[in-house]
Amino acid sequence: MRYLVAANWKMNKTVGETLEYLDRFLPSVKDLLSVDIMIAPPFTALSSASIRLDAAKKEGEYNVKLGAQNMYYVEKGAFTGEISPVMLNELDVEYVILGHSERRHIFGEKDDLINKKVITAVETGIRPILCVGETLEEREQGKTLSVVERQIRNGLAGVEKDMAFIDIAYEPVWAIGTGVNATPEQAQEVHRFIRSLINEISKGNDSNTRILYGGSVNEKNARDLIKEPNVDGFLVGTASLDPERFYKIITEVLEV
Ligand SMILES: O=C[C@H](O)COP(=O)(O)O
Repeated sequence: MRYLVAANWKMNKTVGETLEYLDRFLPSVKDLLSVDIMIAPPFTALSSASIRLDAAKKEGEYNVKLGAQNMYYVEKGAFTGEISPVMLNELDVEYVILGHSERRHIFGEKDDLINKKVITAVETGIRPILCVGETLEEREQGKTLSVVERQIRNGLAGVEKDMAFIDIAYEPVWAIGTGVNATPEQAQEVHRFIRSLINEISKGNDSNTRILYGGSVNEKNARDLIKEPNVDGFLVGTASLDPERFYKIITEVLEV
């Protein structure tokens, strides 16, 4: 299984800033093919980023893929403000982040909507990264594993046989954007649980499923986290906004 290091830029960077970032970042990862890299800019920058990546790939080897931060689950229609999988496919978007805690907690997305999006992503060949994770209150009440189990079982209903085409990101809500990451031990405990859960629901058909950790990952804590046996990569927010910091995190993963 190849590790995946993914950047979720959230609502950051204009088109100009995206192109400036890629100009600095891409040379550093040329010919770096042993780890999968994904960048998810805002929707408005996807087209420009796609063109820039395409041009780079004509001049050298890059294992950098584009991701979307969300999508709707139907092809087209009267859904003001939404983006469809067909629109993402046209831009060579290969990953989509679904069920991010900001979608769940700020915009009220529930498991059943997230599940519809996961199903559509799989059907249209866009690899979903299903995000799960508990709030601080849920952790303090000892509900971490039950919350994660519910989010995974509901989120993956109907796509159990396609598990190999799906990645999971464990992102404890209390660790996102706070500067307080889960300890390697805390991450490993939940990742081991997720691994056994997806083994069970996929009946063993999950050999390509990465379990990413997300939540205040940076160039200083990445090495200790990636050493854990069930941590298969990262979903990075804040630290991915700087190309040098994101590259440093990638190099920490390479060294394991
Ligand atoms: O998707 C990324 C996560 O929400 C982590 O964000 P963060 O690295 O800023 O904590």
